[in-house]
Amino acid sequence: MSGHGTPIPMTSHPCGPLTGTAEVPGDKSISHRSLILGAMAVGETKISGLLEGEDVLDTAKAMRAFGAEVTDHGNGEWAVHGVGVGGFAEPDQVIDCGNSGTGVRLIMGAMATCPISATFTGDASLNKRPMARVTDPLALFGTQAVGRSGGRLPMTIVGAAEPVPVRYEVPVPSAQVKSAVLLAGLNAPGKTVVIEKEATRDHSERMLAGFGADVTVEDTDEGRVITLTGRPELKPQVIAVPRDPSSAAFPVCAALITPGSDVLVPGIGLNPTRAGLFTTLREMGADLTYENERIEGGEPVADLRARFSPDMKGIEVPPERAASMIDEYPVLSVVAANASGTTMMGGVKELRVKESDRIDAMARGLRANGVTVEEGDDWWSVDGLGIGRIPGGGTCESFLDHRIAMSFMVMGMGAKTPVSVDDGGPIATSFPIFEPLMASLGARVDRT
Ligand SMILES: O=C(O)C1=C[C@@H](OP(=O)(O)O)[C@@H](O)[C@H](O)C1
Ligand SMILES: C=C(OP(=O)(O)O)C(=O)O
Repeated sequence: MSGHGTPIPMTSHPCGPLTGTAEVPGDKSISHRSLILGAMAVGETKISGLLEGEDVLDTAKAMRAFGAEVTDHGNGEWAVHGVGVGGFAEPDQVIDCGNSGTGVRLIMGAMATCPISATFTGDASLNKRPMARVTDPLALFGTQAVGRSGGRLPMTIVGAAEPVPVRYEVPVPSAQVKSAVLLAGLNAPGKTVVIEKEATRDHSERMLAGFGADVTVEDTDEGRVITLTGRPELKPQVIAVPRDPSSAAFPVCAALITPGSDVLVPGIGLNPTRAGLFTTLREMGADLTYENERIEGGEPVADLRARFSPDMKGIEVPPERAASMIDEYPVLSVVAANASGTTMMGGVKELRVKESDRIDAMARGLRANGVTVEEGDDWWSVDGLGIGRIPGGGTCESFLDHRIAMSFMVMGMGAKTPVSVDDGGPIATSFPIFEPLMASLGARVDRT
């Protein structure tokens, strides 16, 4: 959906203290999975706190097209009446996943072992992203895929009529690839095994177990070995989606760099496979505390309290932490520019195949606002100028990427002069209340 509209230029002005409570929306990864697994269960799954951003709404629409009944009861309360594993109907329209890599890749996996075909497309950003990383392992089940050159969307997937279970070692650190294979494995008789060398977010494993699938996870010398027994009857669930740590990153980082700030971000999912940014910020010297730590719906949750942190220092971010903070590097680079010394971020090649090439997009915008950035194929570094010392005054391209747009809006809050983006429209894919929420804390973000 994003990328089809008129660009929405935005400007973020240097501002005074950010204070108050930031109730960020539900977790995007868990929201997609709630709808997809709900559609594959028998009976009605009830979801509260669903992220109502464009990416997830596109997945809801897709689940309807595959035959599930998806009802919006208002206020983040949704119900999904599922058709059972293997029960997807053939859609009679092209499935448009908008801007969402997670949506398209997980849905391709979920339908890949059903005897149906479906054609997928997306916006100008999604149609550039690599899909072979998903269609290669799906071919092992007997699934066929025909897309544009380079394995790009639009693409038609012909589901395997007689799927066989697979054993697959994921060659890139990607929860989307892992999850696509597991979802396909649901309708393959026998045991599907997925091996990942580096742990990536494990929401699929946790939620599959919650829905009653037989799934085991073992840490071995080979890596994490996930074994799923196919053809279960998934039981409908009652799911309370925790708030998204990747969205929390924006008010948290804005508070750290804005003098006098003290912001509470309640109820944030702190699954260790997602919390790498907060560990990194604390290592840099951020005044960031976890309050009221608890378990909700099987996921660790806490209230985050972020206070202005004038003495943060650049660090070398351990490459092995990359998967646990992969979506947070853009906003981390903004904090790094407000720290003293250099921040080195390595092992981050995956950033080049997100909604944009995120190293390139951030490097351009940081440089346009007076920050020095160096980059290589799978690393980049940012030279910190110290708090309040970013000149600002530049206009950054967001390249249809919500995280790039929001990161530059955060940068403007702590810069000497305003920072603009050419298009803040994509923010609605993951954080539709970003502008009113940041305004309620005291930020000044205008549509220009
Ligand atoms: O599985 C998921 O929900 C996601 C996995 C990550 O992508 P990759 O699996 O491509 O790393 C992440 O960047 C994306 O925002 C959400
Ligand atoms: C990479 C992201 O999403 P997706 O891959 O689902 O488009 C993101 O939200 O930062």
